[in-house]
Amino acid sequence: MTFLEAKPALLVLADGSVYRGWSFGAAGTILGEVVFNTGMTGYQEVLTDPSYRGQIVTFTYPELGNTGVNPDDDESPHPQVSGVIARNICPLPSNWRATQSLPSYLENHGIPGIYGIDTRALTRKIRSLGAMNGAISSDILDADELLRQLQTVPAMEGLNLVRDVTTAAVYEWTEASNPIWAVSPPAASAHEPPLTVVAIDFGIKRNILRRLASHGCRVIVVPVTTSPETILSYTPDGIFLSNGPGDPAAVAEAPALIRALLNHRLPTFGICMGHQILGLSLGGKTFKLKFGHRGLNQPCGLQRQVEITSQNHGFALDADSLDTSQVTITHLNLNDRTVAGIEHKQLPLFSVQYHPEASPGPHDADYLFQKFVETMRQHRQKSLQKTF
Ligand SMILES: NC(=O)CC[C@H](N)C(=O)O
Repeated sequence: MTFLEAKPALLVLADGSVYRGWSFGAAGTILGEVVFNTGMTGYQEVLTDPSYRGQIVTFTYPELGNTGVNPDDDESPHPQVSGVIARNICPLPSNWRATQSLPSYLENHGIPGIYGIDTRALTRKIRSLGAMNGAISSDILDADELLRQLQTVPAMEGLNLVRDVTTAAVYEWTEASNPIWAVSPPAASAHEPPLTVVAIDFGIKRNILRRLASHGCRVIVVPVTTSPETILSYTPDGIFLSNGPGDPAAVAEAPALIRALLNHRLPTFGICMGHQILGLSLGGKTFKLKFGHRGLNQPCGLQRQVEITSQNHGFALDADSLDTSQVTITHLNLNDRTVAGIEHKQLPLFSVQYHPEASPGPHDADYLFQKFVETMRQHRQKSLQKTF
């Protein structure tokens, strides 16, 4: 692709606003929820994060593609976003790790993009009106027709997208983070036999699996439809609840499964969708945020200590819905004071709305993996003491 060949493309939002730009990636038309991500790096990890399923992502960073793409930075086997909106695109990457340019990668995977868009104006619109459905197209350049097609697209609220991304078959993950990128000393030899974690896959990112493996865990990833009996047959030391796309309240199969597991008092750690589903299983409620939190510099904490975190979510737990005799709020998002972390008062359960695995983003919260490991270690010791 060269820019001389660039074809016109159209972006139409459900409120009727029209933006004209140029096509990159795959040709065609795509409809989805238009959201924005403010990260300055990590476009490939964002594109391949299954939590973005069904969404057209606007990148506020003004140029995408400079470092190309490479197989090691994929968070899942292929891009998951529906479409991409950019201010500018670099078609000729310059990076020792790059194996392909961003436009050709998206083209190969059938993902349409539009560039030449005033992403600052678009982001301000989404901030003031809220995330809304939109269409990008390189073959229908008639805004009214795209607007008509948009009427058929369901709202994100109420959508169960987990079934599209959960693993079809159980698999085991053992690969730790590449030591080149190590953020904390590997603890793999510390636990004998290794701690077994069953990860319930709502759309898991690979870096979560790598961080669990780096902290000494053997991870068994199971589909969301797995029965509690099958999960317990792996004799897990802990349960991990993964990130994932869509509305957490629409994942009808989850709360009964999680409640059945909670009866066994196993250490449980949830990230993002996993955090929301844990909260729902404990009787809480979630709600849709106006425009969500998507970026790499979201401050979270409670008092005196702030973690700068990676985030990607459109829903949050409603603080007032949480039963305070059971649940403590451990972290707030300090931008809007929504719930960012919870812990159970009696059971070894905790979860965060943000992404301690980063990829992309800062590593401030990597200690949570250590905390999970420590909780499992203590639980194992207690169980052994009971046995003897
Ligand atoms: N990253 C995630 O797990 C996102 C959770 C959920 N789909 C949301 O948008 O809030």
